[in-house]
Amino acid sequence: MSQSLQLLTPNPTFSFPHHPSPKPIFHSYSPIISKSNLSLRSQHHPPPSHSAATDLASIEVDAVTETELKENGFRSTRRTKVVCTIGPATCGFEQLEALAVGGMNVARINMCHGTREWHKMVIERVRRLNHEKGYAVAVMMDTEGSEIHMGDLRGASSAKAEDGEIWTFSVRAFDSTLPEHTINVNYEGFAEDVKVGDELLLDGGMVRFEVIEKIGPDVKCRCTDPGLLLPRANLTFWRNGSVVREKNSMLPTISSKDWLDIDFGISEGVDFIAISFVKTAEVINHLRSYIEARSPNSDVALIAKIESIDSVKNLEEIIQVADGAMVARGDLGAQIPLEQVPATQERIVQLCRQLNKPVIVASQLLESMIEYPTPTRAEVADVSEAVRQRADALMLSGESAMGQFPEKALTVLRSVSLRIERWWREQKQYETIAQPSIGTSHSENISEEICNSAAKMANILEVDALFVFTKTGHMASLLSRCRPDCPIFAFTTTPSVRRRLNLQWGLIPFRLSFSDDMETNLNKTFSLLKARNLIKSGDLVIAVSDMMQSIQVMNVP
Ligand SMILES: Nc1ncnc2c1ncn2[C@@H]1O[C@H](COP(=O)(O)OP(=O)(O)O)[C@@H](O)[C@H]1O
Ligand SMILES: C=C(OP(=O)(O)O)C(=O)O
Ligand SMILES: [K+]
Ligand SMILES: [Mg+2]
Repeated sequence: MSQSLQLLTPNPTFSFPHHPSPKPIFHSYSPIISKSNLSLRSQHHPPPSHSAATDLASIEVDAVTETELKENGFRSTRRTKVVCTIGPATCGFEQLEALAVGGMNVARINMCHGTREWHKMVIERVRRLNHEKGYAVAVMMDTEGSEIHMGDLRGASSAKAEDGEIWTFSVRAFDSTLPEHTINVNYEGFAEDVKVGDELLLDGGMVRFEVIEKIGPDVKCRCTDPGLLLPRANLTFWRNGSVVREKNSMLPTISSKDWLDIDFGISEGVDFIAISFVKTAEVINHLRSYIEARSPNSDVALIAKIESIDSVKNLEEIIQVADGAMVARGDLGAQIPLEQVPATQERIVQLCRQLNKPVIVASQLLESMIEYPTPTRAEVADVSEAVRQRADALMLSGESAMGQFPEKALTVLRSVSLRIERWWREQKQYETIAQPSIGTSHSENISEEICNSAAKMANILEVDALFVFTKTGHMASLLSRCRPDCPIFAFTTTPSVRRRLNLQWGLIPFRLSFSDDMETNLNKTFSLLKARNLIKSGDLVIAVSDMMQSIQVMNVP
């Protein structure tokens, strides 16, 4: 038995095309909702017309989600997603599988490090894992970007800079061995541009030096804040309390190496490209046109990394055109005063939510776990705050790429997220902040209102799950944006959409072939999910879809 609110449209079977193409516009609003076709009605579902057994293979959900749902029920599934950077500590097939088992939603490869062959191998392993074990782990490629950074350490994994030591930063080309206390800089004009008295910040300020002397291509510096230097760490220089950025702003956001990496990413079919050091919306538009021209059928989402002063200044226009954003606090903390990072994070998270773009909070979440098996209390508080802000996803960097405890770090993110999410539900802290309307056509506005209402009803009626049948993922993200109290089962026909939805808050993406007929879809879904013990008779569900603009409330038969 179900109750449904149907908003009948002139074309009830349209589906949303993929962003950013324009959505169909309905010319008149008034005939869409009238007294006669805005109805709350009860209906009796016929028994499922086909045997569940024959269709069992046609619903795809990963083993971890399945176990989580069976063991703990809908309420306790994790809503906050996790991105893990893959590196030497986690690139083996078993290690990747352990991360997937631990709840990794997206595997990130950072093009700053490793060779293309290495990245190709990682992508293939993730794909194999998905294929063989039913996961939907998405792959994110993160560009190097053309900011200034130090060279590698000729094989050494790190070097320690002690207080007061004199180090040489040089643009010279050295052969295989670097002289002691010497660091290569990738930017030709470096020796000319720095001045005696400038402060050099490495790795987002983790290690600091003061420039004391310039000798041709060599710059002698004294270490003022000791620490561990990591290969290819980023480098900024500061003068009179602010970052010197004229030079950086002349470098292209996407370097020639980045373009080759992007070609590589497209041909490997990565799900997300994260663009480092975005400064303007234009660079995202440019990249999008490039990808569309080069590979019209590719389904790759563009994530703008907010990590420079310019990106903070142009935040809204950048997020408008991107498919998502990353609060890349590592570099951000080297470009704006550290004490401004928390407020900037909160602003980015809120803005992304308003504009319906997934947002990732990244860098140093559990930094101490690179070396130690337990996090600091302060790190746990930082993770909690990101979860409390309802960011879509948290990201591990060094903790999973080269740390000693990648799986433990993932466990901490998972348990802290679950705890904060539960606390927040127990407090009945529903998200009451009304989100602004973002639709640009009647049909978009209707979809938005349907999702807002469905989420609100789900909270008030305390339903067990929201179901959304979506071809492009758009309706699923509109529901996720409401941050409802129950999980959202997102059914989609395309594997790439399923992987993409894996980055978004509260969505449990399933792959399922379905038709434009909601009645049939619901019956099929219920019988498939019941056969796998993922739902049971009596569970209360609200279903929406982007084929038919309706809200249906029903108990699972
Ligand atoms: N593909 C890789 N190969 C080797 N080391 C890597 C790789 N990816 C990441 N790392 C290591 O993990 C650290 C943290 O990763 P990440 O935060 O992505 O990079 P970065 O520190 O350059 O911003 C890096 O500094 C590097 O030491
Ligand atoms: C995520 C970041 O970028 P990357 O690790 O590529 O420097 C960051 O700077 O925080
Ligand atoms: K990068
Ligand atoms: Mg960065």
